Amino acid sequence: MQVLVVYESMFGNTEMVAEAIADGLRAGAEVELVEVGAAPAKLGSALDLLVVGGPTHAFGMTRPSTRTDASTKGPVVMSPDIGMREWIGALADRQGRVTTATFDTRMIKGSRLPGSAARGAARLLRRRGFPMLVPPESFYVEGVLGSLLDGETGRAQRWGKDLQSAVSQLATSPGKSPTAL
Ligand SMILES: Cc1cc2nc3c(=O)[nH]c(=O)nc-3n(C[C@H](O)[C@H](O)[C@H](O)COP(=O)(O)O)c2cc1C
Repeated sequence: MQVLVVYESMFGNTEMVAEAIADGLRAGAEVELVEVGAAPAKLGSALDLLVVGGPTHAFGMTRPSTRTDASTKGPVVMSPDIGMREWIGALADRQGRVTTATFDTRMIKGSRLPGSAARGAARLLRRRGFPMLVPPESFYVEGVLGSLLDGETGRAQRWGKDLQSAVSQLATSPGKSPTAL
């Protein structure tokens, strides 16, 4: 099973989540983990699962303006030039058997703010013909710069393991199709 995990991260929190997801997936898959600026423009024909994730900015996926705003709030460690919105936008429509899953990081301050980059990414991918294996998932940070709430990397690892099991089940039950969200 081949999996590509593409992540975007301003301050490093989504990167940590992506690494944990990749760890979970590695239980039964060959996993490539890449930052969105280095992600391939074309997906390999043997790819089984594409996992895409990034931070939630202004209730959705980042934009050039929100990334510029982020750079005024703290040291940006990566992804200043391209985000998952631009990367997905430049992808060719789905080919082959690849299915997808999306995740994001979001803030939790008393109550959960609405809006999710993962839901936005899922909508964009669906428009390009990519089916979703599971609903979009969010992982939580304490504030704009982080850090991740206790237990979130463990939850991300388990989510990765569950994704791997779900793809395996698809392969053994060809009649079962991924969810159309
Ligand atoms: C410009 C900007 C806008 C943001 N808007 C939201 C938002 O609408 N909802 C939310 O939950 N978090 C919001 N956040 C917090 C980010 O989700 C948080 O910085 C991110 O999860 C950290 O991940 P990273 O270290 O990978 O960039 C915003 C952060 C920035 C810098």
